[in-house]
Amino acid sequence: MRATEAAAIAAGRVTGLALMERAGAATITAIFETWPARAAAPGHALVLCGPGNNGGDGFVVARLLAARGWQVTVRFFGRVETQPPDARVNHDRWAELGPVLPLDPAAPPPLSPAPDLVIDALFGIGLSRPLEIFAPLFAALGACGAPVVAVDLPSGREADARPEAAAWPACPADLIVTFHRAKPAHAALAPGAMLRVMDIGL
Ligand SMILES: NC(=O)C1=CN([C@@H]2O[C@H](COP(=O)(O)OP(=O)(O)OC[C@H]3O[C@@H](n4cnc5c(N)ncnc54)[C@H](O)[C@@H]3O)[C@@H](O)[C@H]2O)[C@@H](O)CC1
Ligand SMILES: [K+]
Repeated sequence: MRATEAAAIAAGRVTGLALMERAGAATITAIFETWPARAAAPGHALVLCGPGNNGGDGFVVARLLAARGWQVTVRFFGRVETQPPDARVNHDRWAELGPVLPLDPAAPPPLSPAPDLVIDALFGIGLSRPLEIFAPLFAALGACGAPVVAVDLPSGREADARPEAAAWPACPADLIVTFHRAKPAHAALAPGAMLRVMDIGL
């Protein structure tokens, strides 16, 4: 996936920022195709954004949900100073619309009343080690009853599905929206999660 994206960007066919916007838009499409009733009834969405480009996708999704009338709460685990450029641009675009609240994985945010939708844009294919500190947040999300949408991968899942990563703590997911091609991890994911592979023009 990285090689495909890099080749497309290097060939000048597309920019990373354009790919990120398409990923965010594709996530919205997948959500409202999965739950059509929600498309007509905006509610409250909790969007969790991580430090990298997966988080960047999340800032795009937040902005697009707000544009459709959703009440959106964005919580960010990361630092703007270390965000990759495309993610920073989308952080800033969201920040013009609403606050960016902090996320402490050890102290889950208020989840009652439960949001109508949770977007897991914490980590994607860049996860490199287990997310032990996120276990309390993942447990709280699993218990709150809200549908959880994983951007690209449920956070905590290792894209190449290395055997030792199977036991890593991972975010619950009702719908997984991935881009271009399914990754090895998607085949091994929690049963019951719906998977949508969306085209982002690669
Ligand atoms: N142009 C692009 O590269 C595109 C990337 N896309 C998105 O970008 C994602 C990949 O982005 P990145 O490569 O930035 O990676 P991620 O956003 O998956 O996360 C990487 C960040 O998390 C940190 N990290 C990794 N493991 C951690 C741990 N256990 N605890 C704390 N921090 C940890 C890394 O230091 C890095 O800062 C994809 O999954 C996809 O969602 C899409 O927007 C499509 C376009
Ligand atoms: K994710």
